[in-house]
Amino acid sequence: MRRKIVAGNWKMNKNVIDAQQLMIQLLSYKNNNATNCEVWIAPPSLYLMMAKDIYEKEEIGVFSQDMSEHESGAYTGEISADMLESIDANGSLIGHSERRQYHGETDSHCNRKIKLALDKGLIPVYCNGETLEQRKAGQHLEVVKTQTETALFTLSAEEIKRVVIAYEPVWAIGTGETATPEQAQEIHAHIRNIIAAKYGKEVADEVSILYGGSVKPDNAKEIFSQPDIDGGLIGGAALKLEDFSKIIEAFNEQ
Ligand SMILES: O=C(CO)COP(=O)(O)O
Repeated sequence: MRRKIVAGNWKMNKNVIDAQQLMIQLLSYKNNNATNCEVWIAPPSLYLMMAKDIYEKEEIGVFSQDMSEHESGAYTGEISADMLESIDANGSLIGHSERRQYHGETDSHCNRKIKLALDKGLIPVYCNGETLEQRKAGQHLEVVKTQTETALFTLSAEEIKRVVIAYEPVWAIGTGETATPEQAQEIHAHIRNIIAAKYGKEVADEVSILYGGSVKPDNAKEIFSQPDIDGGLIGGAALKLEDFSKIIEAFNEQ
């Protein structure tokens, strides 16, 4: 059985007081409500230790939004896999489209980061997806294939099973425009087939693939009902308990 996950990517939002408040609200929600999925958050790295303190019983998974491709050393501003491991973080997002767009990250960088994360026992949440131009040009299947192969295909079968993939079409992020459930399902099945072609169906069936891009309370249920969609990576709607909890509950209705 592959993991079912609803994860919130807080991006660069919230001061420490507001972050702490939402973390505590989420804890109380989780303690008072049965959920059919794991709940993870990726707050700004400044707040990761606070999150680990609040979720001392691992009620909620705590993820960094990025990590360095280097082990340690003179890389000002970066945080390492070792550092994340040392605070018991559960993993890290890797290759988010905003990292690609504003920081020049490529799938080769992602490949190194994913390997480092796995070596430290962290869960890499590898994000990929095509741009609007690529989709309009009918290149989306090819783009996602190349991304997946470049970032993941040096891994062993055991390693790739520990990776979570988040398909996030760039044109759907923060735009209010969502891929239709059919469009998302097409790419999720495509990614699973690409993995199956190299590692076999059994391995591919164990890899969780999340959808991200304008998931909201009113579209979550339809998206999560697709057979190859194992949950969501939520941006804007993860910033308020009211919205995020409804998305978690959309999962319960499956
Ligand atoms: O980038 C995302 C999650 O990583 C999606 O963001 P939105 O849900 O705000 O579109």
